[in-house]
Amino acid sequence: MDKLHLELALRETDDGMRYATMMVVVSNAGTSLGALLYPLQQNFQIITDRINSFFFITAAFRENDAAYIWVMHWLSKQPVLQNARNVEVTTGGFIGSGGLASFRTNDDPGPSTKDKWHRLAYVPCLSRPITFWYRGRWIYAVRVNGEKTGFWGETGLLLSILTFDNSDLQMSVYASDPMDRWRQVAACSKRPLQSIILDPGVKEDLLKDAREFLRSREWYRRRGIPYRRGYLLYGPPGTGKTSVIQSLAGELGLDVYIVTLSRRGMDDAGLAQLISDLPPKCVAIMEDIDAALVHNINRKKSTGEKDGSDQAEDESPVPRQSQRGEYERPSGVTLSGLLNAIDGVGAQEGRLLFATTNKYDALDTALRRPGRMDKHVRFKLTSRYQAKELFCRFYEPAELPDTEKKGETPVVLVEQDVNGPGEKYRAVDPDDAIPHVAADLEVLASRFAEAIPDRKLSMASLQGYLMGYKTSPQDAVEQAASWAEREGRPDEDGGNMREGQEG
Ligand SMILES: Nc1ncnc2c1ncn2[C@@H]1O[C@H](COP(=O)(O)OP(=O)(O)OP(=O)(O)O)[C@@H](O)[C@H]1O
Repeated sequence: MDKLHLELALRETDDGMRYATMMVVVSNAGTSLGALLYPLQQNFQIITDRINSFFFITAAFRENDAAYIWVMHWLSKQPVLQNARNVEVTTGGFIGSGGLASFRTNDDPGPSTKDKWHRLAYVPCLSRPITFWYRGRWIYAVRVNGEKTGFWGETGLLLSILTFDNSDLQMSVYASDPMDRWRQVAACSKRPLQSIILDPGVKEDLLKDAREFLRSREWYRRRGIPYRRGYLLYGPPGTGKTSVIQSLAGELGLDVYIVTLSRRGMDDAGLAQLISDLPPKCVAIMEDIDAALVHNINRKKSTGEKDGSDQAEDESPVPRQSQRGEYERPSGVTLSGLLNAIDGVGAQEGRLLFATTNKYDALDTALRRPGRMDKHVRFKLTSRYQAKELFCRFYEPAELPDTEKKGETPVVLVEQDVNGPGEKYRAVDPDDAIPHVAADLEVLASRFAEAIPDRKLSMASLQGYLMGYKTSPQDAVEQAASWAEREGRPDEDGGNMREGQEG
């Protein structure tokens, strides 16, 4: 006789994530019961994702990002890692590489006589989760490989916090899994739009346009126009294209769906499936939409169809219109497949699609045309106005940390001696510290902006530079001109990456 058991199970997947799952166990079940359960199996991942996102806030950090290094540093300080049975020991590989020289976490009291000289750091082993309590919250951390972070091809860290209070949850980020289904990879609090510094009016205009679109469903319906809106953000790397999209999504209260065209295994059918599975209202992002077109040319080269004499043609990634869809990209997505996914019959209504590119002119005109990409926004290298605003925002007076309120001298890790016995610290002159520069901030910011050449450097590089002077804005101003001069110099191969990427 058929038996049906219901069990509540804690499932641990190979990416180390745990899901509380209602399992249906059937023994000797007949075909009809199997058919009954089929939709359940199909929705299993969706259900477990929902349960997971209800109980946990999860943040994903990719290994090449500075934030990964900060979080690993913070993790290595947690007592659980000092006492864990399975840890990876590092002599500071991540400490040295990410500019931790001037980094200090809120909980990091600086050197004590006891731990001043330790130089080994413990970090979680790959795929071996660690769990611990931190300030009354249960934390679950696991280092995972490649696709499990949603950042294809990169190792990363997933950090989940158990919480029943979802008020901090501003938006969820989804990426596709190898089966071309959407999976939630992170839930983040929204990035304030004020933190994105663009020329006046640019982000306000984008926000206004998106808001207007979301209010206009009926308007579109009456005119028979497909209710979709596409935005093409183009310009050099590090100018804020991705950041502004994430910030807009938070502002509009929409979840983010990342479409990675170059993901291994992605093809036209998979892309169409993903696009048609988008929820009715969301922000879909296709980053570096030009990259797939460039791969067409690489493919030809790799098959030996092209030789050195065709160099010029190879370097132009613009496919002729007559060749549309003729070549398959390594990802398996063709241009015609992409065009269909964006506005074919299966394309989801109500979604906002944001595509980014560093090579505007390389895009097929069919991809750029209104109806697919309705609004084109150019992002430029940093203006003096942006440099000044960034400086002000970076050194904005903050709430005094508790230690400083009590009059204790703040201590900052200033350098790490890789050959010596450990880390070196110095006490920060309170007059240098961030909260004390409010009065001079405007003056310093103006001097900083003057030292930065107009439209030559990206905001990302300026931000990276200021990170080196987190607590010393004076020094940041003093050194800015020589740094900008070095930074703007052509690279050894004669090109200038910062200027040469656009169009
Ligand atoms: N306009 C900006 N205002 C504030 N921060 C910025 C701005 N532009 C870039 N940044 C900072 O630089 C980093 C990279 O920015 P982002 O990824 O948004 O650039 P991007 O234009 O999308 O680059 P890419 O084309 O390489 O994807 C982020 O940490 C972001 O905070």
